[in-house]
This record gives sequence, structure tokens and C-alpha cells, in this order.
Amino acid sequence: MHAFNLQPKTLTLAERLADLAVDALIDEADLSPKPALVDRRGNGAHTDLHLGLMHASALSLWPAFKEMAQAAIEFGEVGLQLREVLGRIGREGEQTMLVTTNGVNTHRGAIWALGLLVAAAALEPESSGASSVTLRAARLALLDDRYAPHPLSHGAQVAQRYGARGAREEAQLGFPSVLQRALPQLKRSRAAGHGEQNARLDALLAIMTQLSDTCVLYRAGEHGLHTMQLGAQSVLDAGGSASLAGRRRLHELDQQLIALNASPGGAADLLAACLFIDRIESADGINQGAF
Ligand SMILES: CC(C)(COP(=O)(O)OP(=O)(O)OC[C@H]1O[C@@H](n2cnc3c(N)ncnc32)[C@H](O[C@H]2O[C@H](COP(=O)(O)OP(=O)(O)OP(=O)(O)O)[C@@H](O)[C@H]2O)[C@@H]1O)[C@@H](O)C(=O)NCCC(=O)NCCS
Ligand SMILES: Nc1ncnc2[nH]cnc12
Repeated sequence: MHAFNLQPKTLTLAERLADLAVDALIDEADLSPKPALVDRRGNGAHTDLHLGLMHASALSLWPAFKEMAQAAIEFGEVGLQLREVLGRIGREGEQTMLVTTNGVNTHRGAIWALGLLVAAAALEPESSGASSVTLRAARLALLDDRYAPHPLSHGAQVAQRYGARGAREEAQLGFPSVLQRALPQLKRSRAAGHGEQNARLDALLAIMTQLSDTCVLYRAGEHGLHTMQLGAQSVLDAGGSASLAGRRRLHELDQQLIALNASPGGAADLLAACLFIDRIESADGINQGAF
């Protein structure tokens, strides 16, 4: 009999998916230099956020992601009952996040996007391709949670003011920013030998070129949104974040967005969603426990 059991613990599917979701959030937070966002260099356009808080917030969400995956495994199919259980767990996760951060909204959009994707991946682990997982997540997002409160959130306010589509619609449409922009850009930049960090920055920029980011709209209006979209496109046109010209444009964009107080928090959440999907897609299948 040994005092310590040195055998590696076999994780359940729900635990592995929760690990991957938290890893994606931490990788997103650490990625630097991100325009106007919290990263290893500093707080971007934020006065109430810092990297340690982003990490603490990400870690606090592990039980919620595990519970969402577990619920999906137990229900076994997309349906209103599962949707409403996910809504309850998501709202409880938001409360845990707020307790951890002392009331600062670090990851509301990420709980939504990753929560749906974790559940979608858990529903059919043998079908973990990006388009299958995002389609199942979209089917969940399209169901109307009868218990969802309808607060006048920042997203709801800019929807009223600008007619903007936000986090809900992004999920209901099957995460087009991830499927059509971030993942292809991530793969292109990797294939061009740009290095993993630059490839991830390019994926974030690809999201920013077209996203109607309700954080940016709320903080900096349509001018802020256009500055974000055009600036991100100009970095990619200049050769992306691995090129010297692209880096210069990225630095300018960072300065411009900070001056406008425009933080692309929605784009950051979708980068985390992209990294999560990239991991489950590239593993040898979720069931094999290859990650
Ligand atoms: C359906 C919900 C997503 C609610 O959506 P709604 O638009 O009504 O709510 P918001 O509170 O505005 O949250 C949406 C968050 O989503 C991110 N986001 C923004 N634009 C997009 C987009 N186009 N596509 C995808 N995601 C997007 C964004 O999150 C990030 O920004 C947060 C900081 O934002 P904000 O609160 O505006 O904070 P600041 O400007 O910094 O505030 P001040 O300093 O000025 O005070 C940050 O947390 C990032 O995460 C938006 O904030 C959904 O949340 C919902 O219904 N949840 C209930 C639970 C549930 O049903 N879950 C289902 C299972 S998972
Ligand atoms: N890195 C980051 N900085 C600011 N807001 C965020 N929301 C999600 N990730 C973020």
C-alpha cells in the first residue's frame, strides 16, 4: 500500500470538456498584444480588469462548464429541457464569476458561447468537427428559455439604439465569426509558419473585421465599431501580426481603440470559442481522452 496514488486520474468526458473550456479562456487572456484588451502587457481599455482577475474568473467557471457537459450527456439530445437547465447553470456561473471578481463582468459572453459549445460537444462526442458542434450549439441557442430574465443589458441597449446583432444571434447563426473567419485564419497563419501566438492574434483580428461587438458599440458607438473593423482588416492586409508592417498597424489600432475606450470583449470571447473548437477538432476524438 503506497501513501500516494501516482496513477494519473482518468477524467470523465465532462471534466475534460471543462478543462478545455477553461484552457481556452486562459489562453485568450494571456495572448498578447491584443488591441485594447486585457493581456500580459496590461489592462487595455479597462480600469476594473487585470490579468489575474481574468484567470481567477476563468478558473471559477470550471464547475459550471462541467455541469453543463454533464447535463448534456444525461439529456442526450437537443431540447427545451436541456436548454433551460443550461440557462440555469449559466446564470449560476455568472453569479460565481461576479463573486470571484467582486462584481466585474469578465466573462458573461464567454459563459454563453463556451457553455453552449461544451454542451454541444458533450451531446455527440464522436461528432466533434467544427461545423457539427456549432450546428448543435445553434440549435440549443434557438430554443427559448422560459426562465431567462430580460434585463436591459448593454447588448440589449445597443440592439435598441443601433439595431445591432449581438451574442445571442452569433450563437443562433452557428458562430459564423468562428467558423467562417477565426478558424480559417488560424489555419492559414499556422500554415504560413507565422507561429502559434501570431496565428491566434490573426484569428482574433479576423473576428474583429466584421463582428458587431456590442461591448464596443456600447462604449464607443458606431465610430468605435468602424475603427475596430477597419483597423483589424488593415493589420491583416499589411501581412498580419507576424509581419513588421502588420505589427505597426496593430500597435496603432491598440492606441486608437484605447483612446476611444473601445474594448472588443465580444471578439475576445469568440477567440476563446475558436480555441476551444480547434482543440476538440484536432484531438483524436473527445472519447479517446487524447487531450
Ligand atoms: C444571451 C446572452 C449572451 C445575453 O446577451 P445580451 O446581449 O443581452 O447581454 P450582454 O450582457 O450585453 O452580454 C453579451 C456579452 O457577449 C459578448 N459579446 C458582445 N458582442 C458579441 C457578439 N457580437 N458576439 C458574441 N459575443 C458578444 C460580450 O462579452 C464580453 O464583454 C463583457 C464585458 O461587456 P460589458 O458588460 O458590456 O462590460 P463593459 O463595457 O466592460 O462594462 P462597463 O465597464 O462599461 O460597466 C465581458 O464579460 C466579455 O465576456 C457581451 O458583454 C447571455 O449572456 C444569456 O442570456 N445568459 C443567460 C444564461 C444562459 O442562458 N446561458 C445559456 C447556456 S450557456
Ligand atoms: N482579454 C479580455 N479583456 C477584456 N475583456 C475581455 N472579455 C473577455 N476577454 C477579455
